[in-house]
Amino acid sequence: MSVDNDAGADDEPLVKIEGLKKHYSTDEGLLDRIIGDPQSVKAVDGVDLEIAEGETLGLVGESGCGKSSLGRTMLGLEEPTDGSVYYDGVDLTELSSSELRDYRKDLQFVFQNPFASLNPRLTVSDIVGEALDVHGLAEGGEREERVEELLETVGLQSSHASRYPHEFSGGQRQRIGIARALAVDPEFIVCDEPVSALDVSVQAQILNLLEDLQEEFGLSYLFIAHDLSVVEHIADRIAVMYLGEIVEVGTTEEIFSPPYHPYTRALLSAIPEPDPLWEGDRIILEGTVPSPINPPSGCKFHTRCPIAHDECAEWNDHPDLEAVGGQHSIACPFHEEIEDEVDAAAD
Ligand SMILES: Nc1ncnc2c1ncn2[C@@H]1O[C@H](COP(=O)(O)OP(=O)(O)OP(=O)(O)O)[C@@H](O)[C@H]1O
Repeated sequence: MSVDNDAGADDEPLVKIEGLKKHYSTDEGLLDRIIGDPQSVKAVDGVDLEIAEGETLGLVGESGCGKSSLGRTMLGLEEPTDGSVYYDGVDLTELSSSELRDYRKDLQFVFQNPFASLNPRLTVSDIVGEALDVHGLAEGGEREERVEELLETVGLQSSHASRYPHEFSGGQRQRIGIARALAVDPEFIVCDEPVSALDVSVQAQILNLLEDLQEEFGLSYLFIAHDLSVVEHIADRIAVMYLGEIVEVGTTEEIFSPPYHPYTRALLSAIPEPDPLWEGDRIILEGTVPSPINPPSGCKFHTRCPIAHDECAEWNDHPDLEAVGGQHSIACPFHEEIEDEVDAAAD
């Protein structure tokens, strides 16, 4: 959780995205080059979100919903197709690459797979110190000291600096990945499924570490997960993403209490262990996320929605997020019926 849940509430958010789109072209594939008919993969399709200083925003949705694309585009690792990303009031999408370099330090990324994201040929000192070199922050003995200090900060030993990634367990490697992100003293970190490749027994340790670091350094996180039960314990607010769009956003408590978007309700009921905050019936989500090349018309969830109405497919556009009280918004005009209808459908 954040240092202070109200931190920044009355101020400009630390990070704000408006109308963000990331469409990939398929024309990089050989087949498409031969056929000459590139298509557009609408991975992120018009997202507005805000993250306050010291806040953790959880971003959840099934695989392929566009979560990683959103996180990468927010940090400028991918060029947006449209929309704006404001950091501390500055639109990063308007900056030249050299201007963006000054901000890169403040915005860091922790990757999902600690086995693939660390170069096996580099020592821990090289990996963690690389960002210090790139930004000219420390050299020589000072660099060495800073690396050792960072390792201790993430619960490793300073003597680990000379070792290689293969000498560490998954949890320890993720600690190295976190030390690398912390090296440049960032303000905002996108944590992209940082525990999903780890043993369950280790997951809680890494989540606790991220929470401790947030408190110590006043960090803000976008915490990506496909499982609502992971973000429940770390997020102040949660945004639920489906096929490139946010379908529900609210405080963690609001997301776990009615009313729900039917997609959120299905994700909640998929949590294997009965959740103390969850009292609804189980809903099985049929099939997988449709292709973002040709997404369904109208509300993109209507093809899998247990309470879909005929008109859900007929709208010209997806439904907008509608405020339902507090900080809670739902992109489903039928949200007031959801409780009754979903209960009846589940009987
Ligand atoms: N570089 C790319 N070129 C083309 N399509 C891409 C590219 N990166 C992602 N996609 C497509 O964009 C969609 C969203 O992918 P993304 O990885 O952002 O989703 P995700 O929710 O993070 O899923 P996962 O949890 O599996 O990573 C998917 O259909 C994916 O195949």
